[in-house]
Amino acid sequence: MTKTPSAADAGKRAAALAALDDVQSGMRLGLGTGSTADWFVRLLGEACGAGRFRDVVGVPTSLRTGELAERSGLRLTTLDDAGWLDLTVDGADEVDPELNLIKGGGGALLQEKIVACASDRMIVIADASKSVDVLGAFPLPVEIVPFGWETTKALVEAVLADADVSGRETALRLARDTPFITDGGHMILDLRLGRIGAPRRLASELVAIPGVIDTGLFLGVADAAIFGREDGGTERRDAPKA
Ligand SMILES: O=C[C@H](O)[C@H](O)[C@H](O)COP(=O)(O)O
Repeated sequence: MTKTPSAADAGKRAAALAALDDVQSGMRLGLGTGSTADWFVRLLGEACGAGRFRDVVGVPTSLRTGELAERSGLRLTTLDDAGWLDLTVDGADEVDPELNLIKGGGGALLQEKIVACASDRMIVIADASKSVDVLGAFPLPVEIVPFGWETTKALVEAVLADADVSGRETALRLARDTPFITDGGHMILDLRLGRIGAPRRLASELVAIPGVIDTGLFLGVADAAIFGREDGGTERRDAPKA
């Protein structure tokens, strides 16, 4: 039984429900992470249980999503066993008009990006508040290797000194006063940038730092976004043609 949404997450549920229209029997699905992706996993589990879809298999992007998917009755596999996916459905922290994204608020950005980029299509589901004109108000997560992390942080700050951004504060993400560790055993730096004027340049300069694994900038990855409103309505946007 799906839990009843509060007014605050009714938009997330509406977007997740609408994304079920993109699912077909037999699909190999990437399952995102976060409160919005959780709605999709629960609703997908219910839809499969009710016989709407047959032979759907999911690849979870985090331990958390994997556990929820199992509890929801979904059949799971690994990305390596699936090889390639038909569709990934995932949330986002910010979505710009070209459907460039900031992701990683929940710390799952690396596995989310690997899975999304191994899919024919990626659909973002989000409540309407995630739609922004310019990326950057949400702190940009950057996944880094624990070894030498303070040196990596200094190199990130050196990149930011010349970047087209309006803030430059960096912080190691903590969980109960100790460094937050991702499912892959890495740390996260959160960059408070305010506004990211040139996301492609910033992403390439950050990933050129040896201790940086990836950033939460998903540029040109999403094919469509579904924004849900509290009243249950949705708006769908397709990415501009390349
Ligand atoms: O690492 C977490 C993911 O990128 C989430 O998809 C993102 O933070 C959005 O989460 P939520 O749906 O909870 O707002």
